[in-house]
Amino acid sequence: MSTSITTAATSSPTNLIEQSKRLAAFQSVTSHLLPFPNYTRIGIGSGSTVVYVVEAISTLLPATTLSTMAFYPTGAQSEELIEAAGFNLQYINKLPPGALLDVCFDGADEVDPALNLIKGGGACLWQEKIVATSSRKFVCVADFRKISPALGTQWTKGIPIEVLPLAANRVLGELERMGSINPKIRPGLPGKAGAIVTDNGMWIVDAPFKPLKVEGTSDREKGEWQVDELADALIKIPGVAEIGLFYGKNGKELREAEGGAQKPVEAYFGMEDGSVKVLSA
Ligand SMILES: O=C(CO)[C@H](O)[C@H](O)COP(=O)(O)O
Repeated sequence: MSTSITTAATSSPTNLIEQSKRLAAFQSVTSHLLPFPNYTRIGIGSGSTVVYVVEAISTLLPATTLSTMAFYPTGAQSEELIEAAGFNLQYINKLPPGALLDVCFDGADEVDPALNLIKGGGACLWQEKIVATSSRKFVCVADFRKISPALGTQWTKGIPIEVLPLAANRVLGELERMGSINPKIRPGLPGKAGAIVTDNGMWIVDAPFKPLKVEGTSDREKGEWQVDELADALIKIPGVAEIGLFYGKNGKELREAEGGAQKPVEAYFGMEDGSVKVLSA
């Protein structure tokens, strides 16, 4: 289902893309936090779009509501963001067994019509997946560039895969055998030698594949995959810690009460014309 909401551009950023991210962030927070002031545990993802989610929470929620809330980061960047906003910072490893976050907001690198996602452009995918699946609801916030007919169409750098460093070359070989086109270990800072190291001490391999089908036939001999098939195969490669495909059942199918969904219940996209497009599970 898709709806389009027109929102007055209240934002200060002059750049169209930044403005779109901010519009989507304000709309998502309005729809998922304002009607539910009883929510107490909020997951905060990583990347440039969640900066506006935190701004929206700061701006839109009354101080009395904010004082009852705890915020759970998905890595060092979002930890700093939560602290800088003056929010109550908590950690997912302290969440009691069986407890869930009420909602988690996070960005994405690419979103297909079934709300499968590519994430990990910022190398935070592992903690992002843990926080999303520890939430009753995962809400994706993005700009218009992330809308895609098939994963791998817009985000052509490849599927980010978090790997144990000593297994990286072995994983690269396995990916090539599966039809990935020139998979690579992601380098660290420009001008510096060595691979990027994640918050978990791992490396990232970026594995481009032909655009991934949501359903229908696929021919693996030609390197064609369906999202779920590829994800199931990638996660089984020894040395792979986590993959940047968020796939499977959505929150509505899995029941909000139980959490566990990698896919969002809704994705908000700030559009070029100042509207916000919402894709629902
Ligand atoms: O998955 C991520 C980081 O690992 C981010 O959510 C994704 O890269 C989107 O980032 P941005 O909001 O900056 O476009």
